[in-house]
Amino acid sequence: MSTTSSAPRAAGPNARIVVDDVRMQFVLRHNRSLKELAMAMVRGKDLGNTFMALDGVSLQVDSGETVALLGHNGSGKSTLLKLISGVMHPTSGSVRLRGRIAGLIEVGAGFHPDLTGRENVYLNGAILGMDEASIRARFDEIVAFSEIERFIDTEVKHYSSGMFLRLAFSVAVHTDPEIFLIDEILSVGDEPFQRKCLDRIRELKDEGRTLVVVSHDLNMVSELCSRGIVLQRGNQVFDGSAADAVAHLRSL
Ligand SMILES: Nc1ncnc2c1ncn2[C@@H]1O[C@H](COP(=O)(O)OP(=O)(O)OP(=O)(O)O)[C@@H](O)[C@H]1O
Repeated sequence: MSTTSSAPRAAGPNARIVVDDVRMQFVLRHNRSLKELAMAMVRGKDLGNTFMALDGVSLQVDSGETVALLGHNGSGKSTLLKLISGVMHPTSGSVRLRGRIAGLIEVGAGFHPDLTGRENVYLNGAILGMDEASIRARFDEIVAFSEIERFIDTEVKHYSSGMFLRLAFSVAVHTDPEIFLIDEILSVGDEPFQRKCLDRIRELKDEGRTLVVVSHDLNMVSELCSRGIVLQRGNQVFDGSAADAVAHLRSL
């Protein structure tokens, strides 16, 4: 399917994610001098101006689909992913989900700097919906994947950004998600770890998990994803095969 309209499909039985006419408005605040603030108050002027980051986006992602969200800087990709993950709520419209969701969006967002790697695995696993017994059962696998065994009992504030990322990614991919959201994660780790992450993501894909990926690595997404959605200034301007979506983006 390829369309430039944002009309929603009727939510079918296989729908995992249904985004319905979502708008996201941000208030842009500026630093003003006291004098400017006083003048604005006297004149009853509102100093915040608003910005529509997503302007009526509707889409449905079915079970097992691998979808790339594409668009130039500032087009609204990360905002859409955050709305899907529930990190943020839309100004209007709705997002409905069916299935366990894990996101690599703000990597390590659930990590606490003063806790050790081990404690953070339990904390983050719980945030991502795992019970303690399942975290314990997968603990060794999570740590082995991250390759930071030696540092697992060190407070994460002493980790390098790469180590932090490794542990966060590792927890997320071991939470057995039905829906997996990935935002630019692959550009952060070193090359061997990137390859390992991609292999793990391919495994999740082959197991029939639903993936939504935001990336500027167009070769990677066209290889990984079957479908591509292009956003432009908060509007959905293309929905079709990943290869066609990449071509569309390049034509913008
Ligand atoms: N919390 C916020 N407050 C104000 N504006 C925001 C906020 N978050 C995002 N925006 C704005 O919304 C727009 C879309 O941002 P978003 O991060 O979704 O874009 P993106 O497509 O992911 O961009 P990039 O490719 O650069 O990562 C941008 O103009 C951004 O400045």
